[in-house]
Amino acid sequence: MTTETAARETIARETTARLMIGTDLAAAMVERAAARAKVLQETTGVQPCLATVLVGDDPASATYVRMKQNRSKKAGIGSRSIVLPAETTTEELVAELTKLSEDPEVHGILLQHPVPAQIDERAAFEAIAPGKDVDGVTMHSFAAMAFGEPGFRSCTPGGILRLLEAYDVPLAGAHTVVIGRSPILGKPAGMLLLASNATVTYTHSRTKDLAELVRQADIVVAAVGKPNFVRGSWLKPGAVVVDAGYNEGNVGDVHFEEAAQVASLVTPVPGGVGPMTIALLLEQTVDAAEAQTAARR
Ligand SMILES: Nc1nc2c(c(=O)[nH]1)N[C@@H](CN(C=O)c1ccc(C(=O)N[C@@H](CCC(=O)O)C(=O)O)cc1)CN2
Repeated sequence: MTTETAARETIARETTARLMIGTDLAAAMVERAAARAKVLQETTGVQPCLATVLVGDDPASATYVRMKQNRSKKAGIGSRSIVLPAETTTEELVAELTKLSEDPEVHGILLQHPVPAQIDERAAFEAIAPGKDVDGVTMHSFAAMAFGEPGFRSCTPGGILRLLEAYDVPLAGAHTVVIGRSPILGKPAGMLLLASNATVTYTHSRTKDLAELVRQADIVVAAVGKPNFVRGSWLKPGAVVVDAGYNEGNVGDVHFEEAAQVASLVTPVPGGVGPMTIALLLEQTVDAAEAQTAARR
């Protein structure tokens, strides 16, 4: 056994991470959003409305959309459900999103990711009116995130930032390694962290020596879509670990048991980042409804 391995094993036995739990924080966010939705309805007669667009029949995506609709309903937010066949073209999807963008009764639009391979997802996202982009997927929202300006946040990355703030994790100067560069997770997560003055290293499928880079991180954000991908041996002792994975069977991207032995703080799956994603979606739907109602008066 090398000295480094022995040292790691000692650390592993002696260190137990605290959990960064999203459930309660998310419940409080939803409660506040529900109270604001009620006030809007009582004072103006307008009920916030979220349109969800699901293309194809992926069971996991259908489950996430259902969760979003159910939680909207509980928060007093109306929902409009659009389900399109798997063979939908980019043009057909863009036409549907344009129609929703022009519908005054719809305040927020969510296009569930991923869409089938024949669709140009970027073109579809860009068909969402910036003022209704409550899922933070358009280039307009990306610019706001990159510059740290007010605007809609991509829901999982925005939820991650809220979680880090709630647990008093210092971001300025922290070396953050983001694993993954998807348009809904890794890419915007890095942008938000950079806007909070973290030092950000993006890593992805072509990155060399990934474990070595992760070992240098004060904060690790795993958003790669591979169950148990990040191992405890990759982590610097005391690192903060955010698991944004949502793999089949509620398994994260981080090997939780190993990470919990090395990290100082770690998000569980389930109960970590996931609930924050939906809470921020509802909060931003109410933001959008309030802004659109005020603009029409
Ligand atoms: N347009 C978007 N598409 C997708 C997004 C997104 O933010 N915008 N995120 C992911 C998955 N996702 C929402 O769509 C999502 C995944 C998991 C959860 C969640 O709360 N999970 C729970 C466990 C599940 C359960 O309670 O049964 C948890 O982690 O505690 C929320 C949202 C894909 N696409």
